Amino acid sequence: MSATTQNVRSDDTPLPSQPTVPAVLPELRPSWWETGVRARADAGMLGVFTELPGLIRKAVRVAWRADRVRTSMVAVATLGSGVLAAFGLLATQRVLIELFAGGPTPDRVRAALPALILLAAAAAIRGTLGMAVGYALNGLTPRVHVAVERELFEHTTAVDLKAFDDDGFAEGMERATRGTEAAVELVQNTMNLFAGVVSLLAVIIAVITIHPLLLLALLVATVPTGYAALRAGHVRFQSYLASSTRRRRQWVLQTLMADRVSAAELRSYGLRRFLLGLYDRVMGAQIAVELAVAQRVTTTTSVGASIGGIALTGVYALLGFLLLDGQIPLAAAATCVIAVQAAQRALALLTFQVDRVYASGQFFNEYIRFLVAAAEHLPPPADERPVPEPLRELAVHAVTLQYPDRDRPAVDQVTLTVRAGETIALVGENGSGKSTLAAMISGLREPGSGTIEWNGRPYPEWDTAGLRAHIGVALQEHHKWPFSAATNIAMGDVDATADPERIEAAARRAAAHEMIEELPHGYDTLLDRTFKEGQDLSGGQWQRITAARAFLRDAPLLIMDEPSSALDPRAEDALFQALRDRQGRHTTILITHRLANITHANRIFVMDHGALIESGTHRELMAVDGVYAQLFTLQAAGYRAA
Ligand SMILES: Nc1ncnc2c1ncn2[C@@H]1O[C@H](COP(=O)(O)OP(=O)(O)OP(=O)(O)O)[C@@H](O)[C@H]1O
Repeated sequence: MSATTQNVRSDDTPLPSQPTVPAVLPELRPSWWETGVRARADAGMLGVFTELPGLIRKAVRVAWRADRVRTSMVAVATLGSGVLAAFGLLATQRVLIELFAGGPTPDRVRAALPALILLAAAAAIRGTLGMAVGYALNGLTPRVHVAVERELFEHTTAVDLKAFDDDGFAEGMERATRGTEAAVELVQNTMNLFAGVVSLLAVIIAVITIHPLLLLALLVATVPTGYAALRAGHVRFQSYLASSTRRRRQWVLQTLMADRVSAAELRSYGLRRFLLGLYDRVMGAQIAVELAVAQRVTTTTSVGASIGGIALTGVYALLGFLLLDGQIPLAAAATCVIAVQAAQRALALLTFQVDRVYASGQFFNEYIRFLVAAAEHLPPPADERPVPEPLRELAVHAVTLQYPDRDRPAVDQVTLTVRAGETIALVGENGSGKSTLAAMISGLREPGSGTIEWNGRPYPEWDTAGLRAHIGVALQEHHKWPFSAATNIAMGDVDATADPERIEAAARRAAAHEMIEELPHGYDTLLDRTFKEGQDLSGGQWQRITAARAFLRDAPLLIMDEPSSALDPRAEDALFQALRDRQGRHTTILITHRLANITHANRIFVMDHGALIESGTHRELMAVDGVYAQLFTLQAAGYRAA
């Protein structure tokens, strides 16, 4: 932006030159939560009606799976309500026939009384059925939500870790979470749509029963009105979209002008006028867009209302003609007027629900799309694979793994063997592939090529859960679970009962015990500030908890990826002492940049750009004077200099 403009302060002091800004902000990335509104704003009438049957089928299927009894109750009660609506119209006609007949008024009222009683009974039963639908829906919708959400979580927790390397997968998962709420809306909207269709059909059937010619009047009253209502719905969604775009742009500007983070730079660079100018321009353009859409909404709804009025006039004219021509009796014409009003109410409900089914269906489609995508990443169903014995030997043969969108492998043809009781270390510069190799050894990732064997058998031939149970892992990027300190540690062996002594022993080995004791509620302290009295921990404290979790399992194979990067010297010493205690008893794979901590390792493997370039004991590698010796000497020099 090279051009500049002169701005003047309110006190007329010239402001320094300000860069010009575009009239509007660049186009916003489509937001997932606008999916349904955007789709309906873009879809034509044909598109909506083509897709609608499929969406309705999905809604019925999901409701049926969640709760058959309540789904059936809603369907039956809605149908019953429709039958009673038709019956009510016929009873109304009977009442009118009796009232319009000749003779004294008391006689006419008496004659109309049975039909009136039937009419009142039909209305009362309809009310009860309406209540039954309400209760059934109240019970059905939370069950639908739980069923779809659980199915989503069943997938998200089972898919291979590899799936998360794909950005599209993570985005699809976010959209799918919105789709679980949309499932509830879709079911509700579909049921309402069904109610609208049933009411309309009831009126049509009643009208045909009264006199087939009246169907013509009904069509005149409903078809143009229905069309106008659907057009108006389409434009209304365009209006939602426009106002949602304005709100999102406002939000962007708000974070620039009314946020703590930007406050200091805003002042130090004197950006106030610049940003206010940007606000005026962006909002000016945005309001113009919104106004144009609002005008279209007004025009369309007004045209719709006029069409409704003209249609109604047409109905009256037609009824008048049929009456004068002697084609229909007066009572039938009067009932038809009532029927037309009922039909228009049903139509309004129906067209509104068509829009809503379509919009909520788009979100639900996202959910279904995600489940289909996730199914491709699910592990094969558990068959009768053997559960491995504790480790005797782990053999990695020519293992390679290349991440998607990367032009070189993260791990390249690595071969190594680890025997039970050994402590081995993986070292190398950042990005050399240590964590990736560890992820494959821990069974979290599958190699692209090559094999990893546990006691002479490739990983895929062992029962996956059984294999993982023998491996404890402390990841470099550990998760801060929002539970108590005790639970955070106990999660290292979630299938075992939480034994306080075992938890404390694990915490002691990770130098976490004293630190936990000092927390306000000791081991019961919640480690998440979202909760009342929840606490947050420092990076090093969290690292101790993570190490304690890994120690709790006391697995035959323990993999620790950078377990001490945030630890203070005392905690680090305690941790490595605990790791040394495992030597000879259990197997440990250690990844660390603190080379002084691995001099005791049985073997050290040095990685560079994914390949294994050196291996041996500390002494052997120092004698070779290769990369390891250089790195070690460099680090040691730092301490010596001090
Ligand atoms: N999920 C991923 N998707 C794509 N590339 C990845 C992913 N994880 C790691 N990489 C890349 O793979 C290479 C090896 O990464 P890795 O984390 O295994 O290295 P490392 O030796 O453990 O590094 P550090 O010492 O920094 O922890 C790096 O180039 C890294 O950028």
